[in-house]
Amino acid sequence: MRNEAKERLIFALDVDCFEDAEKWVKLLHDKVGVFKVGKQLFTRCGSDVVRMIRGEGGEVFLDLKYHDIPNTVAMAGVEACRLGVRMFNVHALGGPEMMRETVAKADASCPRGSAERPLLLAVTILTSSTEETLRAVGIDRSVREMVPRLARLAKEAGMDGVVASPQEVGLIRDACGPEFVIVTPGVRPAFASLDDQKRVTTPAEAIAAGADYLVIGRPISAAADPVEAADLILAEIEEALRGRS
Ligand SMILES: O=C(O)c1cc(=O)[nH]c(=O)n1[C@@H]1O[C@H](COP(=O)(O)O)[C@@H](O)[C@H]1O
Repeated sequence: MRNEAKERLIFALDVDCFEDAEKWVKLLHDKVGVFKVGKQLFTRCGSDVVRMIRGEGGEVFLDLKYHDIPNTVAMAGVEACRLGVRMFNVHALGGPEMMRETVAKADASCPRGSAERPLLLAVTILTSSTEETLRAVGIDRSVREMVPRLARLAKEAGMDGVVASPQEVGLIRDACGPEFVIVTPGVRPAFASLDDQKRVTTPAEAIAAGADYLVIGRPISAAADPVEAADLILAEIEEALRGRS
């Protein structure tokens, strides 16, 4: 069960240099299955950091949240496939054509079922957003309406899964079924602060709701003892997995 818990824990490597990234990967490689490389670290270090993580035996979630015209996103997706990442994401708000094209180009360059094929994920509504955020950009529908709607679009376009708040896992499962992958950031153990996250649950609640992977950054990186924090989170995931089986 400990191994399964580890496979489901994604650590957000939100740091600004290669040396810090390497330090975290070495510190957490036996606690964490996947390391998430986002905009800050990738902008600073590029693909070297992906190669470093893979060299240390870790898997990579390339979190660049592509959102552009269909061809541009699809070609970026092909490069993500070539990098050998375990998963990468686009914004579902980029629309069905953008997602379909990304899936088609990935199918051509890295066939489904091959060992190198990454999971193609669509971000629904960011976990830092509220109804007020949606209204500010002209979306009058609720978060609880928008998330399953975007998840359904992603599934119809052939994407493997979504990134969403753990609060919406049930809605997504109802809309997209048990096989659709759900990755949830916005996870806060009882000992951690909310930071800029708005729609959160604890790790146990996220797993109990049916999340496949949990993305966790600051609750580990800002803890006085990050290894202890990771252990507490793993124990919580493990116990919730037992309750699920
Ligand atoms: O795609 C993501 O990973 C993502 C989507 C989302 O809706 N919310 C969200 O927080 N994230 C990422 O998940 C990580 C969460 O980090 P912490 O808030 O420090 O646990 C950050 O690196 C975010 O970029």
